[in-house]
Amino acid sequence: MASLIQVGLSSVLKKKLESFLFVWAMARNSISVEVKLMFTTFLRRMIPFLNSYHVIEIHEHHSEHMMRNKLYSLANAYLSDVCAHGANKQQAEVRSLSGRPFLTIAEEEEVVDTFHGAKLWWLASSCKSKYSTQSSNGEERFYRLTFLKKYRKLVEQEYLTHIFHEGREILARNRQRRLFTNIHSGGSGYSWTCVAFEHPATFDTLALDPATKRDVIEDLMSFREGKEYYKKIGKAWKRGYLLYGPPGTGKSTMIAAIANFLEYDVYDLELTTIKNNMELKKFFLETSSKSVIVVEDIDCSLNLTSKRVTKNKKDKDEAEAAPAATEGYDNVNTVTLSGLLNSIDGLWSACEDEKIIIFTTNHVEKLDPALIRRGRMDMHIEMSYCTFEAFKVFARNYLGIETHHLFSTIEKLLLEVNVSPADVAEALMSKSLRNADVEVCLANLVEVLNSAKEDMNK
Ligand SMILES: Nc1ncnc2c1ncn2[C@@H]1O[C@H](COP(=O)(O)OP(=O)(O)OP(=O)(O)O)[C@@H](O)[C@H]1O
Ligand SMILES: [Mg+2]
Repeated sequence: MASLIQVGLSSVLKKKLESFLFVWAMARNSISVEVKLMFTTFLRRMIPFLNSYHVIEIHEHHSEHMMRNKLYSLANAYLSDVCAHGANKQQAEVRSLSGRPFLTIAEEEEVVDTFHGAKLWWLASSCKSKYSTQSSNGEERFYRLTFLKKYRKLVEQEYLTHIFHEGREILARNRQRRLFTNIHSGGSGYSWTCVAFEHPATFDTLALDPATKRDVIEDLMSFREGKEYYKKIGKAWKRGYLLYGPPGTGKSTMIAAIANFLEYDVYDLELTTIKNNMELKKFFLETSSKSVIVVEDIDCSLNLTSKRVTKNKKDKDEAEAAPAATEGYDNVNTVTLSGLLNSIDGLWSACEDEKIIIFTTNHVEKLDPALIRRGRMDMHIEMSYCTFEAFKVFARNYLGIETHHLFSTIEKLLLEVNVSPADVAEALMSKSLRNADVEVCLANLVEVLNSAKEDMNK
C-alpha cells in the first residue's frame, strides 16, 4: 500500500515537474541570470524525484564507523581541481606556506562535470552527523552526484574510478607533507601529532661521498618504482636503512633529504614515550603509506641490546605477559626488542605499504644483530667524518666555488684530522653569514682544522 502511494505520489510529482520544466524552458530566455541560477539549483535538487535520474551520495565518513571515507577526500580534491571554477561560491585555503591557495566548492554550491558525453551534477552539502567527532560539530559533509539513469553503468564502472585515480594524483601533487611525532601521546592515549614538514635538505646540499650518495639515490629510485617487483617476489613494499656514524655527520640531514627526494611524510617515533609493545604496534599501524618512519639514536632509546626473546613458546608467552602486567604505570617502559621487531615485521604485512624505516645510531656495535639484519635494515650507510669530496659540496653550496688555492691545504688537513661535516659547515657558515669573502671563510676553516690537529696531537 505504502509503495502504491509512493508510486502515485512520485508520478503526480513527476508530471508536475515535467510541466514546470516545459514552462521553464519557454521562459528562461526572458529572465535575469540570478533568477535563472536560483531555479536551476532548485530543479537540480528536485531531480532525484524524477525517475530518469540517479543519485549517489559520497559522505565524509564510512557508514559503519568513524573512519574517513577516502573517496570523499578524493572527490573533494578532484572537484576542487577540475570543477571548482564553475561554482558561484568557493572556499579558499592555504595548505602549506610554500604551496598555492587551494579553492574548494562552498557548501550548497553545485558544479557540473562531463565525462564521455555524460553530464554530472555535483552538489556540496552537509547533514546531521551520526557520529560525534571533535572537529565535526555534529555536521557531516557529503557530495551528491546526480546524473541521468542511462549513464549509471558508465558512472559506476568508469567515472568513479576516474575520480579515484585523478583525485589521488591531484592530492599527491598538492599535498603538504607532514612531520609526525608521538611525543605528546600521554593523557588520551596513543596518537600522532603533526606539523608541516618543510626541511630544506636535499641530496644536492648533503655533503657525502659521491659514490655513497649515488648508491642511496639509485636504491631509493628503484624502491619508489618497485611496486610490481615487490608484488611479484611476494615481499611487502618496504625498505629499511640504518644510518650510523659519529655525531654531526649528517644522519638527520640525510633523513630529511630522503623524505624530500621521495616526497614522503616523516614519522619521528620517540620510543621512550611509548608505554608498551601494544602501544608501539598501534603507532606503527597508524602510519600511512608513502612515509619514512624514523627511530633516531636507537641505541639510547631502549635497552635494545639485551638478548632477544626467543621463538620458544614459553619465553614468548612470558614476554607478551610482561607489558600487560605493567600497564597503567606511566613510567614503566616495557617496549622490548622483540616488541619492536614484531611491530616492524607486522607492520608491512598488516597495513598500507610503500614505507621506508630508518634507524640512526652513533654506536652501531651496540645494536643487536637481529635488529639490523638484512631484510630489516636493507642498507647500512656509514656517515663518516668530513672527506675532501664532502667539503667540496659545502664549498659549492656555501661559497659558490668549485676550486681555490686553499683547497689543497684543506684536502691535506682533512686526511689528518677527524672533523664532522657539522664542524666544517659551522666554520664556513659563521663567516659567510656575515658576508665575508671566500678567502676569509676558507682561512677560517683552515684555522679550525689546524686547531683540531693540535688537539689530536696533544
Ligand atoms: N653530511 C652533511 N651534509 C650537509 N650538512 C651536514 C652534514 N652533516 C652535518 N651537517 C650539518 O650539521 C648539522 C648537524 O647535522 P645532523 O643533525 O644531520 O647530524 P647527525 O649525524 O644527525 O648528528 P647526531 O648524531 O648528533 O644526531 C646539520 O644541521 C647540517 O647543517
Ligand atoms: Mg641526528
